[in-house]
Amino acid sequence: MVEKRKPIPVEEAVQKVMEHTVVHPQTEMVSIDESYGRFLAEDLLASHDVPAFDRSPYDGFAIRAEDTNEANSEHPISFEVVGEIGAGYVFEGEVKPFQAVRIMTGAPIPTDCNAVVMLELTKEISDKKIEIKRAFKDGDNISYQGEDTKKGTVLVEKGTQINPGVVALLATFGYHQVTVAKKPVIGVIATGSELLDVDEPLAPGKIRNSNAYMIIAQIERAGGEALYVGKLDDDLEACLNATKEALSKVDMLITTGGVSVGDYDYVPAILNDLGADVLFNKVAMRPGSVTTVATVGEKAFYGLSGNPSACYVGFELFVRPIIRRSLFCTHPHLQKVTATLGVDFPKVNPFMRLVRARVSYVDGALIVSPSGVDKSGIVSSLGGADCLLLLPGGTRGYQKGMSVDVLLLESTQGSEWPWNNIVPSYR
Ligand SMILES: Nc1nc2c(c(=O)[nH]1)N[C@H]1C(S)=C(S)[C@@H](COP(=O)(O)OP(=O)(O)OC[C@H]3O[C@@H](n4cnc5c(N)ncnc54)[C@H](O)[C@@H]3O)O[C@H]1N2
Ligand code: MOO
Ligand SMILES: [Mg+2]
Repeated sequence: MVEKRKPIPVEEAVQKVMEHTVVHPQTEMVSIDESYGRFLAEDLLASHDVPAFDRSPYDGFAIRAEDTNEANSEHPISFEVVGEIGAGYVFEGEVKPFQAVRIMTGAPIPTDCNAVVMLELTKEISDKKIEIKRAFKDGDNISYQGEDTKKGTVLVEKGTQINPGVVALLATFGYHQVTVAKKPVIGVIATGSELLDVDEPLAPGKIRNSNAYMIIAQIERAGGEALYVGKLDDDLEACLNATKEALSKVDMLITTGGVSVGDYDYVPAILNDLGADVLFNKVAMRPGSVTTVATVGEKAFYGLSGNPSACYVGFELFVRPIIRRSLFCTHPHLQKVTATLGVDFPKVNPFMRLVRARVSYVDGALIVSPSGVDKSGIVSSLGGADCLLLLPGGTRGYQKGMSVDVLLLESTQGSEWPWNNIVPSYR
């Protein structure tokens, strides 16, 4: 007798995973050179004012503004040039009335000066003499200490992924070592006697193992570290041993294939033998309905489908948020946005569909269309997918022009909890 499984709604499945599986966040120090793409384990604080001193935003002359009070085009005022400074140097001398210091962008304002006149607004009579034809006010063209940011300001919050802008801030404040979240280690096992290595030629009945490489890339995109255990034939003993050994080395374990009800689908037997707590083994979604998640002691076990699209979707829904949460992210799920359906989708399904799709901007509107054929065993639609189009199950199809919810695969922003109010369709 084939085991009868009871499907649970997608949001309930995600909730169960979030409640029952934990990878405790850990931290480590890395050099700034290796920080790009990592997740901050502490708020990034401004350790000093920026700028740290009043400076010139222009190439020009630093003056005392009050000396220009009488200046106009008929009555230019002469200034004696008493020094010059480029960025990186400090003018130590005194600047008296009707004296000026030639100053370059980024150089500190001399103590006695309170305005800068751009080179273009001065007339150079000689090396030592300039004329100014208009009045300036105290503070004109001065970039003041702290106007960019003040010491103590939280500039980037813990849990943020380090992008090039964050790297600039780390460097600005002298953080040559950064405390980041340690990447959780996720084991990957591919199962199936049909699987060939990528470098092997095709043979009758065989296919290349694409899922393992896909999952490794998904783990890295989510911010984790993959430990590829290998591909195994459909052999219960071998799969069980490999699973036990892998579980001892990783924070969580993913297997692909063998989760359904077929003769060589050994994941249910393996979980039984391990005494695992199965959170669910059927989700009301397409693809990925057979996705199985269990806990073995403290560790999460993900039995993802062998079908490539189902495997892909199962990862993004159930593994990604756990990885992101272990990286201190407060928005661990894929970011949900609303888009306009670009094509008709007449096929009806009682389960929620997660269609591999692509978003584009057309005349300012976000349009979403499938990136290929919508079947669980399809691999070709994955290459062009940058989102998952959510079509809740029901008895009616969807038409072009309807508003739909979309989960963005590449957005770094994420969602806190995207699974409430997913509206079936709304114009
Ligand atoms: N009688 C039923 N049959 C099936 C059911 C069902 O409910 N009753 N569910 C179907 C659904 S839905 C899915 S999804 C698949 C799930 O299959 P498994 O997770 O058991 O995976 P396998 O049987 O091992 O393989 C399925 C398919 O995927 C290919 N595959 C496997 N591993 C890889 C890999 N690493 N890279 C690329 N492709 C892979 C494999 O060759 C098969 O074609 O079950 C349905 N059947
Ligand atoms: O789990 Mo299967 O991928 O629903 O099609
Ligand atoms: Mg199977």
